[in-house]
Amino acid sequence: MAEQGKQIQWFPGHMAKTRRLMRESLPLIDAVVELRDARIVRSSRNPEIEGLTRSKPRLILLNKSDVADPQVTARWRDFFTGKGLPALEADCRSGKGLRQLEPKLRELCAERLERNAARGMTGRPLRLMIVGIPNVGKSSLINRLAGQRRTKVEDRPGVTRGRQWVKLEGGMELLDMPGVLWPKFEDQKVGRHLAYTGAIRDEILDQEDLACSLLLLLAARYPAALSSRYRLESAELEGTDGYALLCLVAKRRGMLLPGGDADTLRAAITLLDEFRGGKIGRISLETPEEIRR
Ligand SMILES: Nc1nc2c(ncn2[C@@H]2O[C@H](COP(=O)(O)OP(=O)(O)OP(=O)(O)O)[C@@H](O)[C@H]2O)c(=O)[nH]1
Repeated sequence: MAEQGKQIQWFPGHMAKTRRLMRESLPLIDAVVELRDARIVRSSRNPEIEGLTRSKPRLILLNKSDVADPQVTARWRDFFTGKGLPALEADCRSGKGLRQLEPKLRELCAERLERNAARGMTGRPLRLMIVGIPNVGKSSLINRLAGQRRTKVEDRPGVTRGRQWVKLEGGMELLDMPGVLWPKFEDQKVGRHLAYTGAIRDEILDQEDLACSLLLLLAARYPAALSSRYRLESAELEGTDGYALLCLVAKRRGMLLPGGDADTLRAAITLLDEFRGGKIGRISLETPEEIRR
């Protein structure tokens, strides 16, 4: 039933403008930091970023790693490293993992920094652009790195009016521009994965459909975590459809309608909320091995 749910569509209003801004800004920066959601590394990707930023070194920041499966995140890190792309796990809300960012970026830009030093440009800050799909944690990262001292540095001459630099920790500067690029819905699965994590506004989708398909996914991938959170027997997870699971969740939580039927809408909202908050466990919905297949 969830498989036949509503089509997920997106009407990106400012994509062309963002693309143009990014192209124009690239000559001004040393490196690109691309954020991905560690739980859905594939679906939180905008495939255009690679092409748009090809001329600059790029680092992948696997954000929200506090709510992702640590083993899977480590495999993603190795996957990117194997492709010559440095990757770091981080939790931009608490700041965990971010201490390694500056040294990693300096390593990545070593050649460029040496060239600058040879031209007498020593001590110049490392200039960055941060990009990622909506809700992936860009503002959280910037706020973490800029801390209380978040200040606009200056409007550099020759730079399009309105474009600003923000001073970050450790001699880094960030080009403050809307680096939001929408994800690409290669298929309905990508859309659903974005929806489970809250990257798509809830009004667009049927919450019960979404919860049913998430329950099936969790029953297949993280049965122990699911059973323990909603007091489900392991036998109850087998061969059950998503709606039956949702009814069980509602009943175990005492979410009943006046006539005694399961309040599946309430259960759906609760399930999605608890998944997004990491309350069911540290869960990743995509693995690098699936991409290789
Ligand atoms: N659990 C967890 N939540 C995070 C993390 N980073 C950000 N968030 C949460 O994710 C949500 C979106 O974070 P933002 O920093 O606003 O994301 P953004 O990419 O700037 O979003 P847009 O403004 O839509 O482009 C917020 O509720 C954050 O608190 C993280 O590392 N872990």
